[in-house]
Amino acid sequence: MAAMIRLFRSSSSSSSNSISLISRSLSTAAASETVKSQSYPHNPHSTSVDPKAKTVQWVFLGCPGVGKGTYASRLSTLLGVPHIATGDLVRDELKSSGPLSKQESIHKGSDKVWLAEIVNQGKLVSDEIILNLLSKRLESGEAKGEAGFILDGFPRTVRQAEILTEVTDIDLVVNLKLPERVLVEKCLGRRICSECGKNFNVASIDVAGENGAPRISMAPLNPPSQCVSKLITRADDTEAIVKERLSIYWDKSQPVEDFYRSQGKLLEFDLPGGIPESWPKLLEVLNLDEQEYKLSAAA
Ligand SMILES: Nc1ncnc2c1ncn2[C@@H]1O[C@H](COP(=O)(O)OP(=O)(O)O)[C@@H](O)[C@H]1O
Repeated sequence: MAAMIRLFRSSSSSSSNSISLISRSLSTAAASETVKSQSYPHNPHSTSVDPKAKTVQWVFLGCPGVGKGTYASRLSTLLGVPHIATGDLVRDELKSSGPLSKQESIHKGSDKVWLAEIVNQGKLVSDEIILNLLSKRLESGEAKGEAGFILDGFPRTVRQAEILTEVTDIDLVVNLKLPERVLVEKCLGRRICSECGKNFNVASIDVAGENGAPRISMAPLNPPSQCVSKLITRADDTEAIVKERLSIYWDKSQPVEDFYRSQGKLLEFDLPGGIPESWPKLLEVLNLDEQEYKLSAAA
């Protein structure tokens, strides 16, 4: 484990391409996905290196409900890099009725399937749409001076992982894990405040460990009183759709774990419980000292 982190640390200072290069390459990839080209054109600049870049380019993998958003967002605050969740980009596009929300995405015979329909059914959006949203997000971030990223929800297929590999180096891939029963309960308990946008969870989880694994307990993450009347549930957080998303994960996204495992970049992390138990342990395996980062940010 420690060796893997050292590998990440020694490569992170020299591996980052500029964000604009990555976003441009992703747009090119999106265009090439539109015409369904079989191979992604090799980016001739992908080996160029910014020696001054000392930032992280991490990916968070894990099933729906595992907590990718929670831990990626905490780490992004700690490390001073943006947390980019493709699920959020998709939902923002739908909320703002952006151009991609009106784009017909899949042809099934003569049926047109729209973005909202795909997301609400728990299915994967086309690579073209995801790459467009991601490259736009990276571009606008760079204009604001952002560097590095923690990606959450991308890549979700081996094809997406291959495209990402073509455009930049990923330093570390964190694979969060929880038993399936816990995942379903967590998704069903998820609530969002429609006003402030914060995430909460009303589920009280206490699940016996299987095959000698320890018991998992998670206290609810209740909203403050001002949010209680404004809570909404994601349309894709129903039991049937969560099960569909899980089955798509096993089918399409689990091979991404193998993709990064074979590159020695995968850090497996079994969550021991809720945030109070899991956060310190995650920092420990990542070899990060929270106080040190907070002090250096304040200096
Ligand atoms: N990389 C991606 N590829 C295809 N579809 C995606 C991707 N990221 C997000 N989506 C779409 O957005 C939805 C919500 O994503 P997300 O918030 O990451 O959900 P989850 O809780 O299932 O991890 C997905 O079910 C899918 O329709």
